[in-house]
Amino acid sequence: MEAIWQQLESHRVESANTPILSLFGDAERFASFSADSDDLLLDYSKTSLDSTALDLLLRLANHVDLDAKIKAMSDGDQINTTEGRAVLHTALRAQSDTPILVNGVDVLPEIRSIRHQMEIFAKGVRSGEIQSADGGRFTDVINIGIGGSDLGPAMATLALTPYHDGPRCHFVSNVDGAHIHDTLANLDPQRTLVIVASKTFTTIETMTNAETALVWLRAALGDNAADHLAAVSTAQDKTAALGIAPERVFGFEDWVGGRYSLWGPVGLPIMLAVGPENFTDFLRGADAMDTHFKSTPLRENLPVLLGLVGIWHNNICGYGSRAVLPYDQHLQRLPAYLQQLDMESNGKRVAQDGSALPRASGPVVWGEPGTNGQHAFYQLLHQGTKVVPAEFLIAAEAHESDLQHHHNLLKANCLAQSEALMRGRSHAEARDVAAKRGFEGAEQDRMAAHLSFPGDRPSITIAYPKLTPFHLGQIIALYEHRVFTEGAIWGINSFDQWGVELGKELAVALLPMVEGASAETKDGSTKGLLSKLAASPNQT
Ligand SMILES: O=P(O)(O)OC[C@H]1O[C@H](O)[C@H](O)[C@@H](O)[C@@H]1O
Repeated sequence: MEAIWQQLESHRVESANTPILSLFGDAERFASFSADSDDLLLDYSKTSLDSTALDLLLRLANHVDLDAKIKAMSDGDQINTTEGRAVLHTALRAQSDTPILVNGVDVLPEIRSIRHQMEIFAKGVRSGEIQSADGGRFTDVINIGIGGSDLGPAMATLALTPYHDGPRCHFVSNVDGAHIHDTLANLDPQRTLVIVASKTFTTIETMTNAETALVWLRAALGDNAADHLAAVSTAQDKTAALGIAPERVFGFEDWVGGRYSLWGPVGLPIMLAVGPENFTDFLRGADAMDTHFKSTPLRENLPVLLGLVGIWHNNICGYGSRAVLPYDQHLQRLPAYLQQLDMESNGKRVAQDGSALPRASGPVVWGEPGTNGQHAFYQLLHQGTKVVPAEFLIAAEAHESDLQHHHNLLKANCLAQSEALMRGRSHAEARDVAAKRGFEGAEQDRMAAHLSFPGDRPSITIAYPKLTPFHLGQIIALYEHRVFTEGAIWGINSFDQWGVELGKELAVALLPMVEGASAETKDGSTKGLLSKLAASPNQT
């Protein structure tokens, strides 16, 4: 395996002087360095990958036996070795009836029966058959959850805005009281359904927000507050303590990771907003990507290619971050969602066997929708000293068909950015620009330094017909499997998250100190900050 890494590094050195733009001397470059699955296109031709690099990267994938690893995940093997769990979010969206066994038991009947329970509930709330305590309709839903119990449903509900015909959905995650306070301030408890979503039902933020919401409901509804509650959890024994009726609890199993959970009961807000049929289409899209991932040769396999491009940029080119830039306002929360998916999965420093990793693992993922980002941080993308591979997402067709001009401008901007990143502007061209702006002589040269763009900056583009539930499902599953591919090549466990524990433990120990107990055991900075942050009795 080391030999392949070394060959990749040598190839990078040898090809360093070949600009990306020059690779288009090959008229077939776009066709050869793009791939398609069910109308979802991945264009990775505007990167420095050539066929030698791609062949070597595919050898890496074969060396770690990626095919077998994909099969192990889909078959329900315990691939999350530090938590002793299978990883079966794919089962939540499986469309076929082929049994998927965990400890010898087919999990599909249970998954489908809970989905049926969700559908009955969602239909009831949407039609008004399931009523609020005063016999009226639920017009609003608050999902209280955090991390995977928030980001997925919040991102997807927003992404499917054009399909909303159910109650309005609100998401409260932060333990900062401002979040729940500001949300409740605009809602009527008589019309509001509260879903408490937590895989473990122990997460302090969610439990605290749930208690506050309960107080708010009880103040208006008294003992009838339970009519306005539902829960989503793997810990069904804990939900009763909040007074949630068992038939309003939607369970799932520990083989669904939090950040992979929106396909099951955690997706209840999505189903309430857009209805069970659209939710099924969303699952179908993800399942189509699963089938593609399992059965397509690696060379044409979208998640594999996306993962290999990531490895090339991160490990071989040394680019430590990637920017996710959806030219799709409805995908506004995709970068935040992908931050958890990618960085919580692959932000690891040891391999499965506990040995230190010899090279970088997951990159920093960040981003904002285009065109907004163009007027903010793209300056750095084009002329900064750091190279950040960009990932553009764009639909052929918008939902707002009466605003075609907007969508044309959006597309033109998206394509202009990837072209500008690749093409750049030479010093000579920049001098011409300076001349046109009225600069002369030495001033022309000085200005040309500022007006030139180095170019040769890589990007990929993911293009889809329209942001339908199906294509949204495909896109999310594409990213999930990209994370899987990269994690498999690094040899890490992408399905645990021990790195979030220490801060939680320290917060528990710090709470009494925030409330006035002695902080003597703490370091100077923590003591100093505790003192600065102590609430002043005469605060205005
Ligand atoms: O769904 P919950 O059990 O409340 O967990 C919510 C979140 O909290 C944790 O800190 C994990 O880092 C996340 O992976 C998880 O999604």
